[in-house]
Amino acid sequence: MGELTYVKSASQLICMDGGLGPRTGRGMSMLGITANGSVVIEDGIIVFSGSDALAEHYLSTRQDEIEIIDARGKVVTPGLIDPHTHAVFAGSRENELELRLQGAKYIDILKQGGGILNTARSTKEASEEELVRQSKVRLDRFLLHGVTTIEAKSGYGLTVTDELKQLRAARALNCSHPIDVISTFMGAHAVPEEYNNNPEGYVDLVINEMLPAVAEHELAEFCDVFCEQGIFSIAQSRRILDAAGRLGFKLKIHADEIAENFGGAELAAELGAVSAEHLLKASEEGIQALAKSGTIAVLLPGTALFLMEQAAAARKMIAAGVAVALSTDCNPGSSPTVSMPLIMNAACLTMKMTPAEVLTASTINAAYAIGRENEIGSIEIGKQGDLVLFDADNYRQLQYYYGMNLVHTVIKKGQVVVKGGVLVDRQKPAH
Ligand SMILES: N=CN[C@@H](CCC(=O)O)C(=O)O
Ligand SMILES: [Zn+2]
Repeated sequence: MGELTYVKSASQLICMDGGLGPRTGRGMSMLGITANGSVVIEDGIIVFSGSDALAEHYLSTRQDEIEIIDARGKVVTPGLIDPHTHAVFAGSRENELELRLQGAKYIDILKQGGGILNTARSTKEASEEELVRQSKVRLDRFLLHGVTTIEAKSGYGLTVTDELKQLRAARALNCSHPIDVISTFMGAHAVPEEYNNNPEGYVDLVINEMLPAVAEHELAEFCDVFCEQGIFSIAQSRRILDAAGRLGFKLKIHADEIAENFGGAELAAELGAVSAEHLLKASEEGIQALAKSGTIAVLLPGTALFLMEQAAAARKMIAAGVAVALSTDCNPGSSPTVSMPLIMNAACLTMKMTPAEVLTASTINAAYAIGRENEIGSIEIGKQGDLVLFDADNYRQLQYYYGMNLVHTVIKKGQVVVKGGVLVDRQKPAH
């Protein structure tokens, strides 16, 4: 006999089913809504989803012990997925906000040894245990905002030893915390100061030492590069990502965040990257190329807001047939937040995405962006029982009320991990 969790009588059950592949165009608005809906989870896996009446019939055939969760007056969605974070780091950089308010540019702060290099120093100084401790606080807060899976990048180590330490910390969190953490190696996040006169030497280090070590210890699934004017050129990014591809890593690119017409989106399409991320300054050609290659655009409207920049052209991308996903970009410099609900608000208000598109971008398309489309991102039989119950009558209210955390209950693999907006102390549910 299994362990059953029965979520019943949701005002709206948002299943996100309908269609194969990342959702594009009008497909981004197909939510698969059931009024008065129920979900049954057995041993962490969804075994039923549909109307209350059909659920009662389904359960009448079962003799198991059932934990009933009343979802009356709630909207139930798949667990939110954050496909682009730098959530494993030590320290903070609130001083940079004030510098930027006085006119300093994000990239100039980095050039002067601050920014990413500042966090690299504090991350290096922290022990692995301390890194896990500080990052766990962040993961707890993600959970309170309805996020049940995140991607997390390295890139605050910038030496072989420290990159491995950061990735081991991510793995420790994945093993101990209810949130699933998907790791990305991003040694090419910034050129450390000791390589200022020899950036090519740092690229060699990434290719010849870091990538093989990460592969050997199976510490990451993806490889990402900060492909940007003055950081890693198109040629350097191509070299690193080619080498990563040969070692079996799936590819992501920080593309077209700051400089116009840099060609990051085009490179992502050329290399068949799973995703191109940021894209504030992506060119028309770059957008068309992403549509053609099926590369997912991971958009980060919180970063645009926090850097006081124009957000990405989401409407143009959706019209061109690009699959769009959303993310917090959680990091200490350009987006110190864990709030996917806030990012979802920002996507509506600054990129004119509709509430339905926003939900698709934060669930099923986000699952595709981290290669987890068969496990999570929709409420379908056979998928993981990851759900969020929002205090809302209908899904449109999730974007209408903004800056409010409407998350009431979070269920991870069938276990209640947040109840009444408060964390429930749980061990990691079994895989
Ligand atoms: N742009 C590069 N990386 C991060 C910022 C990291 C940091 O500032 O610490 C981003 O995606 O915004
Ligand atoms: Zn980033």
